[in-house]
Amino acid sequence: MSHIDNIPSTPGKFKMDKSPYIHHRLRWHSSSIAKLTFWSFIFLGLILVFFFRSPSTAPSSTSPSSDLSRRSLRTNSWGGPTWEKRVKSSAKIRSRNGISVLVTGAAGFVGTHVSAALKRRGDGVLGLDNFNDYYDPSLKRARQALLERTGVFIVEGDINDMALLKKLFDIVQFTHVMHLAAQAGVRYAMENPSSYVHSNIAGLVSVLEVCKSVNPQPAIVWASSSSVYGLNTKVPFSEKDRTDQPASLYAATKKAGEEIAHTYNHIYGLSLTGLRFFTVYGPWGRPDMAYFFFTRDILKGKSIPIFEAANHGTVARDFTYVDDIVKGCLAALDTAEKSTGSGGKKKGAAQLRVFNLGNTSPVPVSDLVSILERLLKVKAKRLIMKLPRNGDVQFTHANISLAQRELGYKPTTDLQTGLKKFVRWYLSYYGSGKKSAQ
Ligand SMILES: O=C(O)[C@H]1O[C@H](OP(=O)(O)OP(=O)(O)OC[C@H]2O[C@@H](n3ccc(=O)[nH]c3=O)[C@H](O)[C@@H]2O)[C@H](O)[C@@H](O)[C@@H]1O
Repeated sequence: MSHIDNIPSTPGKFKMDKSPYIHHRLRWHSSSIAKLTFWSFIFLGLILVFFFRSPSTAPSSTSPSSDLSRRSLRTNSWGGPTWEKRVKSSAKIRSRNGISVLVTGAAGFVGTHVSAALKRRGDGVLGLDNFNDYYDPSLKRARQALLERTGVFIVEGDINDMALLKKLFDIVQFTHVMHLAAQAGVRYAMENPSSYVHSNIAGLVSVLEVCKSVNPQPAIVWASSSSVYGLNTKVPFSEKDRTDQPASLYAATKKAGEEIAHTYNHIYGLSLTGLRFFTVYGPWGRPDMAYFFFTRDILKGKSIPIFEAANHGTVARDFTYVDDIVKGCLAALDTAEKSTGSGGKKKGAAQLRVFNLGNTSPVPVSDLVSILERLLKVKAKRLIMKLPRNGDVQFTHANISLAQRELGYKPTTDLQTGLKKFVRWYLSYYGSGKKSAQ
């Protein structure tokens, strides 16, 4: 059973507090005008104090494009004694030999599962997430509520906000950073390319810049992607295979991330481990992924596009269940060696690793649909389509022997079992049709 399966999946129903609304008739006596003027000044003063107090509410010096600012750099508020207390309490190590981890993208799919697992074993965990609207933010809020119940606080902010990152390191001496914040999705990269550069390149650099300059430097584990194998045809994909033919901008930004990791390891002695995730699925998953929106659309009676390659070639993925991925992430954190530098200076060679985390048994997308049909007891309206030229590759298949050897990684959940858990979660979260994923 998933470690967060047993937590009620219904999103918190937020009751809006109705403010006491009392109607007064204003009588325009001179005393009332004086009072009104007095209170107006007080109110104005409060607004000014509010704006000058918090550093994060000042306009960002990087001035992102309007689309990015809408999606991620909203006026997040942070700072203040209550906020710092929450940060400290969430990051506090509660077990012997525990670690203290900053999890970026903590309200994301993998981030939520990893944060919950770390907290459960007594590690200190602080989340960071910008709650952007790439997909329904209410799902991210529900994940946040779930984590809050386990004692994980998610700071609302962007990884590009270096002042915020520095502040977090001022408050907590993180031993590790689990960097999962990213712009995910292969096909969306053609719609919004700059969001990939913003999160997966600029955001990664800002995280590494802060990590290299703090003392002690944390060890960093971060999410790369199976998509870096791109047009590689040698199967199963091994870490030694070529990754210089990305098929999407998403893949190119993850590949760039791996090169950037090399640079920060080389110059600053940061301990860096990149994990190439293979199509991760499961409860609390991402609605932009095929298994998720296929479920929604099958239940709605809508047709689902199933891609096939040229000459009716099968499109397949090495679908990997989220609990297996979580085990891989925790093992990567536990085996990460310390960074060697301090205060921006390298003191010696540091660890640099890359691992495949897959299931190592690819399944055709049409078989995924058959499993969903059986679990949902609804026949899908299949629309077979030619694999569009928008970044998708025909198949993925992980060779996991390196992760097996170094991390003790051993996936145990097959697609049928994992999807059963997903469908159970989906139905309890959204209901069987009335309320459905957007
Ligand atoms: O392994 C990875 O690195 C990547 O896995 C997924 O990317 P993808 O495998 O493309 O996952 P889906 O978008 O859920 O697609 C799964 C399969 O369904 C197929 N598909 C997708 C959409 C659709 O309408 N029809 C369809 O047949 C795709 O071609 C693919 O073979 C994630 O979305 C990426 O963020 C992640 O980095």
